[in-house]
Amino acid sequence: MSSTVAPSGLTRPAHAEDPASAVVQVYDTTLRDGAQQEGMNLSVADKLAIAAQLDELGVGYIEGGWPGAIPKDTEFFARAAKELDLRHARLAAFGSTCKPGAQPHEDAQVRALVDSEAPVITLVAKSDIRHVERALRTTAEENLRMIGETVRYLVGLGKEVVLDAEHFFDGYRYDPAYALRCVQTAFDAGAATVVLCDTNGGMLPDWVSQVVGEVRAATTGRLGMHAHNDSGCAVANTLAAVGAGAAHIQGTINGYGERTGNADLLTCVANLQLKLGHDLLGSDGLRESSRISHAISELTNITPYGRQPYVGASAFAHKAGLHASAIRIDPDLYQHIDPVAVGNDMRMLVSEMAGRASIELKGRELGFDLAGQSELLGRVTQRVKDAEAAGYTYDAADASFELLLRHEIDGHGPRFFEVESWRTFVEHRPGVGAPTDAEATVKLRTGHGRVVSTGEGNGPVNALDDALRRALVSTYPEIEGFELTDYKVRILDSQQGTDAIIRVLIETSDTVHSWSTVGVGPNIIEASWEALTDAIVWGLLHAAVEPR
Ligand SMILES: CC(=O)SCCNC(=O)CCNC(=O)[C@H](O)C(C)(C)COP(=O)(O)OP(=O)(O)OC[C@H]1O[C@@H](n2cnc3c(N)ncnc32)[C@H](O)[C@@H]1OP(=O)(O)O
Ligand SMILES: CC(=O)C(=O)O
Repeated sequence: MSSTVAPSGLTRPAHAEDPASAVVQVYDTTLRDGAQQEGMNLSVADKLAIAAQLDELGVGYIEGGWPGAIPKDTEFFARAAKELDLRHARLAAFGSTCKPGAQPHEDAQVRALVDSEAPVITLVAKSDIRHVERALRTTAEENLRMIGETVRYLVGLGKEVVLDAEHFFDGYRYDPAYALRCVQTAFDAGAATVVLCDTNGGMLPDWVSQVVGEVRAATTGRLGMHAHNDSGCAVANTLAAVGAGAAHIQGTINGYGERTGNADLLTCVANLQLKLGHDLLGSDGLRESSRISHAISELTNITPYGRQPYVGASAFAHKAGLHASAIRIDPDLYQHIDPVAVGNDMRMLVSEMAGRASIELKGRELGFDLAGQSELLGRVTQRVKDAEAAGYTYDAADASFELLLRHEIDGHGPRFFEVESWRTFVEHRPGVGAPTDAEATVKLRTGHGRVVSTGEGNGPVNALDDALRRALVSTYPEIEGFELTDYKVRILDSQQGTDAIIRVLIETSDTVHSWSTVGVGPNIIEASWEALTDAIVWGLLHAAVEPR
């Protein structure tokens, strides 16, 4: 075997295999490092469900937690052995090396790792001499003994051992020779992979490239990268590490993790697979990434981040008219990849920034072929611009836009009912704790005749909603399935105090759809009424109901 001289001056044997050309392993730590995110608290059932999703995605490793330290994680491994039927992934149990002065087989935490029966054990070890001396309060040599003996013990039990070298980059920049000794000690003891961790998350891509390149030249095994996002560079640092020869990446779904999070594994994988030619999940797995990202958001109960690269709801949403006009010719002109590759969709947003091309493409999305209808397109574009200038916002209210478009197409829009009038009043009776009641009356016509209906509620909008539904339900029983799921109010010109313009956005759902409508007016009740009626009309239209 030949030798290489690393820039740090240390001489090491060259690699038996070239990890740069090795297949890059995908190691997910959502259930361990992701769960360290502020506010996240996963039950064992959540963890099992997330593990099943990760396996479906096709990751190579699922780090399930720290058995022996966290009771739920001990239970997770016990149940995973019986309940999970993993097809792609190997389960990894995470824990630390034995304590200073202890033997691995005597160390309760190391025993708990073995008892978890996970085939892969990931050991966190100190590799920054300052942490060894000040946090671990032991000597450089004792830390190397702890690493070497714990790895050797677990390898002897048939485990695949991954060593997470904590604070590696900071440690290497301070004392490269010691950091390298930690890595090589783990390889010499049989570790399959040593993962260089940017634990404090402060590295920059050029620094990572340089350090990984030097470590690769000076040591003999598979290197991995574990990046935190404190400098906003976790994904870039992971790519830089792979570019410099790392062949194992760690990260979390949706970038969950302590402080500012970990490298977002889906973004790393999409970049490596679609741009740099690494086959990590296969095209089938990658196409599942948007769905699985959202499914895991449901399980973690953390609202998905719309602007998340590749898988976010806005990742391929186009608002500017100029973009739409080029996209009409070829979507590739304004998209870095085909969204289908990651299971996402292109969406057109209609707003004051729309041009005729935006309206044409949005129309196509809604099932209308408006190509060549330039007078209609111009009219709709102008109506949208005027309405947005008055306070409407259609990129957050697709359903109201569709009704506007239909109105411009046929001159009236859907005709399920005609409103004659509505009114509402609020009554407060003096007395401590006495409720404030609201009542509303709605008068309208359907094909079945004139209806006058009253409704009650804890506020005027609630009462109006009640009265409107009561007025319509005998003609359109379908509205019983419509549920108002979100209601947002915004004062658009707060300088004017009680005279300000109000915008209301309403989200409504049935068992199939969820749709958003907007209303604008000089008071909250008028704006709400507009958004409420749009919501009912759009719901009836998409429930395939004929006007009765
Ligand atoms: C960089 C990372 O994110 S690594 C993952 C970190 N994750 C967690 O900490 C979550 C789970 N942790 C826990 O449940 C607890 O901290 C436990 C069970 C591990 C330890 O709890 P305690 O025994 O009460 O110790 P405590 O948390 O106060 O301190 C950690 C101890 O581990 C020691 N330690 C830290 N790193 C290592 C290491 N790599 N190898 C061995 N021991 C270590 C510390 O020196 C300290 O020892 P001390 O108790 O003798 O001072
Ligand atoms: C191991 C780990 O989570 C870290 O160093 O950040």
